[in-house]
Formats: sequence, structure tokens, C-alpha cells
Amino acid sequence: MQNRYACAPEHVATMRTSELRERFLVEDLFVSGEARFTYSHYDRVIMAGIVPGDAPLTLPTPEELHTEHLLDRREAGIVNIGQEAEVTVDSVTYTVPREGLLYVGRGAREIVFSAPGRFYLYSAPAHTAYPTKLVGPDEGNVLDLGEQETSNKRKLRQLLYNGDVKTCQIMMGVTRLEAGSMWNTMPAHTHDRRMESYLYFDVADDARVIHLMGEPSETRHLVVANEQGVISPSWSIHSGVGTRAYAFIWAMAGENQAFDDMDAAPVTGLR
Ligand SMILES: O=C(O)C(=O)C[C@H](O)C(=O)CO
Ligand SMILES: [Zn+2]
Repeated sequence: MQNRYACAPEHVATMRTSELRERFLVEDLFVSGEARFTYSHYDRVIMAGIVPGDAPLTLPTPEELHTEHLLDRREAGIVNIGQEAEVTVDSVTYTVPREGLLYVGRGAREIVFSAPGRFYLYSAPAHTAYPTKLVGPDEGNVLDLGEQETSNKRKLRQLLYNGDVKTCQIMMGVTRLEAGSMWNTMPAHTHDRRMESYLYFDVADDARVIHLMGEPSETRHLVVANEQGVISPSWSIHSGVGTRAYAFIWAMAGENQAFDDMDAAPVTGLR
């Protein structure tokens, strides 16, 4: 498991490209036949890519957690960015469609993933056990955001959003840009009560997303390729512009489950 310690904003402002990437970009998450984990000390979240190969893949427990199972003291949201596939949680099998989400509550012991799924897992500490539940890609709350004039027309699906599926901390969903639209989350915002991470996907091989991060008055950028993740501290904006349309999974953990309690970072104030 990769370990990423938290950094103060003053430190981030001094970083070169390579250090910014080492600290905040999560590369090589998706490898056939493997489950790969990154642990962030921002709100102690885990981001993982799970790609079952020829045989079903039983989720391992990174030894650094010192627990018997990954979710002994955690919950997880799992989105399938591959084709429809099965996930079995303690002998109950769920068929997870592409862009569907499986919420797995604290205490689940054995989680088995099957091909042809390609799974992104986001996990956070949990104080209690809520029921495991499947959320279809068209369930949850759908927001149509942006305008063609500002190149940011996009559909935001809130799959875990303090709605029908109870979670301790996690809020999670999928945002997809319309063809010809490039900007996500602009105007930008922060939410000092929660960290957020992004997993960019459906980014064309010859395209990249320029992800903006940092304090609004001291921005930096990361150049992000397909199926790479970004760790966004609570004090950082998290916005991106693609060289083509793309999609991303956003996920948050921390305090408050109010999606709209954002602190606006107006375009004209960015530096
Ligand atoms: O397109 C967007 O705007 C987003 O997807 C924004 C994220 O959901 C977010 O930052 C929520 O706090
Ligand atoms: Zn946000």
C-alpha cells in the first residue's frame, strides 16, 4: 500500500512538479489481477483499484492497517468502471453495472471481485455498520450543471449523498462532461470540513486533464492521464480542464454530509 502523509498549504506552495505528483497524484492503480491501495492521511481515506484477472479476486487487507479485514473499522464505496460484473460480500452476490456503485458497510469480511469488472474503491473510517447496498448508475440524484458557453456542461450523479443509502462519512458520485465541454468544478470551491479525491476515467489515450489544486490564492496543477487519481486536501480547490471530454468519480470524507456546504472560490480571485 502506498502511504501519503498530509502536507500543509505553505509546504505545497514550495513544491516542484515531481514532488506535487508524488504527494497528490495516484498513478498505476489499475493492474490486471491485482488490488492496489493508496492510504491518504487526509481524513485517513484509502483509494484502491481492483482488476480481477482470469480468477475472481478476494480483496486483501494491507498489513499496514493491522486489522484482519479491510473493513473491520471502515466503510467503502465501490464504483465499477469496467463492464457489468459480480461482487460477492460475505456470500451475497451483487451484479454491479458499469458506473454502478456498491456501498459496503463496516464489518464486511470477505469481498470477492469478478471479471470483467474494473473497480475503484474509496474507503473511510466508520463509527457504525450501515447495510451494504447496490446503487444503479441512474439512481441517486442527478444534477445537470454548466453551460456550453462556458465549456462546462456536465451531468453529476450523486450516488452516495446523504440520501437513500446511509453512510458514516462517504459521499460519492460520478460526473461526466458533455462532448465539447472541458471544465469541471469551475467556478471552483473548497470544503474545509472534508477532503475529496478524484479518479479520472474515460480520458482518451492522447488526452490529458489539467487538474487545478492548491489554495485559491496559490494554485498549482497536475497533468493527469486516464484512470489516475488525485488527492485533494480540504483547503485545496479541485477543478480540471481536459484536452477532451472525460469523466471522473469524486468521493469525499470528513465532517458534514452536506454536498452544498462549499466555500466558493470565484474565478476572479484565483491566483
Ligand atoms: O463537476 C463538478 O462540479 C463536480 O463533480 C464537483 C464535485 O462533485 C465536488 O467537488 C463536490 O464537492
Ligand atoms: Zn468539492
